Amino acid sequence: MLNYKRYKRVPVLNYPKREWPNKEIQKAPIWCSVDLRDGNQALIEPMVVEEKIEMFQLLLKLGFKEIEIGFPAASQIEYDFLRELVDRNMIPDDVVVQVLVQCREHLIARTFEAIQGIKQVIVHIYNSTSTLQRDVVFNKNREEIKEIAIEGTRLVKKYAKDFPGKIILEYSPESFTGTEVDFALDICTAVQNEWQPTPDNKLIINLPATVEMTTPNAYADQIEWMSRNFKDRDSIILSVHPHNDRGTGIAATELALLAGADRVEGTLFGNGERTGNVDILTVAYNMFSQGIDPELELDHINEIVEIYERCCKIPVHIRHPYAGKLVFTAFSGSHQDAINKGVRALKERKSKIWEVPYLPIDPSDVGREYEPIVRINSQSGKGGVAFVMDSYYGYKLPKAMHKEFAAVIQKISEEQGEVAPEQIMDVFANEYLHINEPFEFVKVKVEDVGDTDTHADLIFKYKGEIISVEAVGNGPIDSVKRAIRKKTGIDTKVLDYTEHAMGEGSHAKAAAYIQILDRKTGNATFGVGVSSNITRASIRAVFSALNRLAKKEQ
Ligand SMILES: CC(=O)SCCNC(=O)CCNC(=O)[C@H](O)C(C)(C)COP(=O)(O)OP(=O)(O)OC[C@H]1O[C@@H](n2cnc3c(N)ncnc32)[C@H](O)[C@@H]1OP(=O)(O)O
Ligand SMILES: CC(C)C(=O)C(=O)O
Repeated sequence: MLNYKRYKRVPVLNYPKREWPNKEIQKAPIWCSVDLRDGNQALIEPMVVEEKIEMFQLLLKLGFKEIEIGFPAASQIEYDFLRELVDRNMIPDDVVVQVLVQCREHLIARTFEAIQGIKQVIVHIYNSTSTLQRDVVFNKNREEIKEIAIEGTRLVKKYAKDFPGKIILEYSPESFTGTEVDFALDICTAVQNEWQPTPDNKLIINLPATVEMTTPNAYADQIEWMSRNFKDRDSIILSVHPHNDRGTGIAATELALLAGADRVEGTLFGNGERTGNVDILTVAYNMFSQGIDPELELDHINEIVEIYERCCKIPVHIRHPYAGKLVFTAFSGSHQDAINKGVRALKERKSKIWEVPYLPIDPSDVGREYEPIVRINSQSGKGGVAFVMDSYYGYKLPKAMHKEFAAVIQKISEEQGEVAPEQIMDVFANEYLHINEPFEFVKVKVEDVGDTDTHADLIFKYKGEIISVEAVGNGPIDSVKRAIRKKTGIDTKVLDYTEHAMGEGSHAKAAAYIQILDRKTGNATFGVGVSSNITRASIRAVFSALNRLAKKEQ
């Protein structure tokens, strides 16, 4: 049995004045990517300089305006990467790079050495403030811990004085989620007093869920409490830096935005320490799916996956929101049926608003237009098979025919597993289009006779013998049916008939679907005909159905 008694419940803030539950996300926050720092520091094999450059270029392409590019005082590779960006003039003027450093003078001095030549930089200092870390890591009381933050701020101020570019300070009370809010506020206010930010020269206060310790609502309470208690709130950019230890990093971020956060630090696909940082892409796509501009260029998800996987050497899970290979695919029958109907309704209504059951967004909006929405296996139903026939091959099978054809495919899927669209089409062709025994259509000439009748002059093969026959009916199909009955005695009734065009212009064809009942046996089946001429398509469909009836009787 799990020894749950070894764990104590994390105390949560008693904050009945909370307002965030009544709010909605209205706009994108300031996004800051920490892929090259927090993401990188958690990799089994940290990125080499060339990989970091590729990742940096991807982040620029995605539209990040704030990018934490590393901890340049930590290692030569971090330092060299930063210098490479500067020396190769790769930092656009509208992008602010960010560097992380502890509140220690030799590290801050080295950091300022590294950032020489950059026009504007966020220098991000941090120190742990949680009750646990104060006790077991630093063995310091609140005042001593506060002194580390004040000293760090003083040092940045000192080095910033001689720095030719603009320095923006970011301070993180690291392990904020394990810190009493009154102490977190006290230490942030001390940094604020030392730095003296203004509304035109703001201080970034970053409140990390260094370890996610509670349900997201408890984090939101902490963020709202801080936001409402800061002095000179308009001189502060309130940033959050959620991790995902409980698997709720995205929810925590969204609630933190309701609670007043202005800025979000996170990574692509949530790479980062332990269970990762918050997945910035999912938070952004969630906004997009609610009709909010995410203010990132996210229309090519496959390219993002490809570069991320190459640089980080971590695969994106097949079920990862928006990006996973299977997230826009349905195997199960009822989902496929609803998607099929939803897509059809969308087209028919020419609606500008995307609303399709089971598909929160249109995959083509994120560059996934060539991927299958519907894949067929033994869990699939008739709607799914009909969807494949329509979306891949343009055959709009009539509703009454779905069951008949799906039963053929289901039999195959039960034996072999997944059935690819190409195989579905081959089976369709063999079942309906290339079936020429015992009947084979050769030629027909139909003419209207008077106002209501049609005369058919038909040539066909029956059991290998060429037959030429004429008959009159109330339309081309009826006259052909009568002609066939004259020679073979087979008496049929049409139960259902539909037709549609396939393709456009001079290559356009017609597809006809007919359901025929054999009056003698009581059997009924569909037949399908395709031709550039609609009458010929419908006659072919009659022959297809007759052959299928004959097959049934064998
Ligand atoms: C939550 C986060 O992700 S924070 C970022 C974490 N990222 C990294 O640590 C990656 C890069 N870090 C490193 O390469 C190294 O830790 C360095 C280069 C920064 C420092 O290296 P070292 O000084 O050799 O070792 P280390 O980090 O263990 O230093 C611990 C000392 O720094 C002190 N310290 C730790 N954090 C801070 C801080 N934020 N500010 C001031 N002092 C600090 C500790 O109290 C400890 O002091 P002690 O030696 O008196 O006990
Ligand atoms: C440095 C801080 C912001 C950090 O990475 C964390 O708390 O996770």
